[in-house]
Amino acid sequence: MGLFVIVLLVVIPVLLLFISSDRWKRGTSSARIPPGSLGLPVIGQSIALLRALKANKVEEWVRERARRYGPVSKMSLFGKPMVFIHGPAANKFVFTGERVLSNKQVQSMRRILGEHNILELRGADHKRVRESLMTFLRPESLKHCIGKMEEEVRRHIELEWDGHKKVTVLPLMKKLSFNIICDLLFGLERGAPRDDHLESFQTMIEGIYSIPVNLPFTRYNRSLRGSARAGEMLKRLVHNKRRELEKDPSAPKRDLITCLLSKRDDSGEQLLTDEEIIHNARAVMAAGHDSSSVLITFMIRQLSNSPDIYERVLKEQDEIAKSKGSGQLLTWEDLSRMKYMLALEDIEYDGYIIPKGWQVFWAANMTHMNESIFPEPSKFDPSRFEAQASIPPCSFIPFGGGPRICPGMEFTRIETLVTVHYLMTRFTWKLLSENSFIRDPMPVPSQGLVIGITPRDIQLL
Ligand code: HEM
Repeated sequence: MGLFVIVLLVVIPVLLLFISSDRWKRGTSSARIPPGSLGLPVIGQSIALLRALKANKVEEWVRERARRYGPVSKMSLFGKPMVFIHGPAANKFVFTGERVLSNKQVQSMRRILGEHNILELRGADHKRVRESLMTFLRPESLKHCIGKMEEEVRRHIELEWDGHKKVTVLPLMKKLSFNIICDLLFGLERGAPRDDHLESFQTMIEGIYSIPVNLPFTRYNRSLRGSARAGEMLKRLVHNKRRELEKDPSAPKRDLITCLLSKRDDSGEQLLTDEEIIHNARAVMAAGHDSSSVLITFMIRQLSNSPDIYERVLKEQDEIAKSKGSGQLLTWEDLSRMKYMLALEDIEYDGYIIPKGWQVFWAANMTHMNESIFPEPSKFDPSRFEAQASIPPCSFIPFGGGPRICPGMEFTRIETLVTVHYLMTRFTWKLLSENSFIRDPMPVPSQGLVIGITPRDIQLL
């Protein structure tokens, strides 16, 4: 979620901090303030946007603004003036503009995840934390985690799917992604201590985009309390992992926390402080929990709605299942065979001035829905990604790009492929709930996607 939510929510506001490169020129007298209107003072277009979000029409709302004012326009949201941009050039501007633009998270997120979380960091601190996370999240390290991921998926199916005729997919996928993160990233053993924290983390995540009013019974207040409980648990975990590491410094670093604790600077000091480790563990949970569970839930929905594609994916998955002996685990090579799855200064952009201190309202998903780049963009058609070379640069950007590209991309890929492999080879399903979806603020299927399931006869594979 997070940026993750916002990306899926269609927009990413970025606060302009300073300009120091020649690429994005400082304002010149020939450049103009973009067209559009700032609306009423303070309110601007906020109410219209909130209404569109509630009615699940935010995409139409953003498209209408683009149609009326063109690729660059101004507006005002929540008391802040903004420049709205979209399209591949805008994506490139955002991805390569790290020196002239700075991500600025909402206050609620900063308080809930902690001020040292990666989303708040810039420059050398961002690089240090990001490189540390990547030591564990890079493909070569994750290759060794496929077995553990698979164990979690098999166990989840045994407990929550086997013997049931009907399941609600979204809450189950949230539980699964929580367990996968706890196991692989936190190294937290299964059982009561882990289960107790599902609720803390979920409440924490729910308030990340809440109004920051800290009064009893507000969503923000509940979220802060969830974050504090999660922080206490992580503190104890860091303590225990450090003791394990001291006992056997050469043992393989099997989880992200141990991996972060073992990283040293040139003078032999721990590279990330305990506080940084805890804040970033919370950030990783917030980033990886809802995003992956919503992705897998939507895949199940899309596959139900597209029988032809379902058949092709199933054939591929059955072939992989057939090639494995009973009880044999999936490998990196198996996953590779699953092809079918899937301003402190004024700056000038496209002839317009983005004045110092304004925010950039970036609609990444407008590019994904652009018919001239992706014909019939709403159609579920994984084959459109087969010829990667034909996709123009900066056009397919679900995981962002540039120095802040999602570090959890490979983790998500493995989690999704392993889960979908097991669900497809073990069950057939049909939709029982409405086929629509709402935004909360992440897009989620109405009623959590209720499906009827029938076990497949795996002997016949
Ligand atoms: C469907 C799944 C996911 C999607 C669509 C997604 C999307 C994104 C996007 C678009 C960004 C970049 C935001 C920006 O440009 O500022 C991002 C950043 C990030 N993601 Fe993901 N993500 C997903 C899963 C995950 C997972 C599973 C993890 C953790 C294991 C994760 C961890 C992060 C972190 C820590 C950042 C911040 C990176 C930084 O600021 O340098 N994400 N994600």
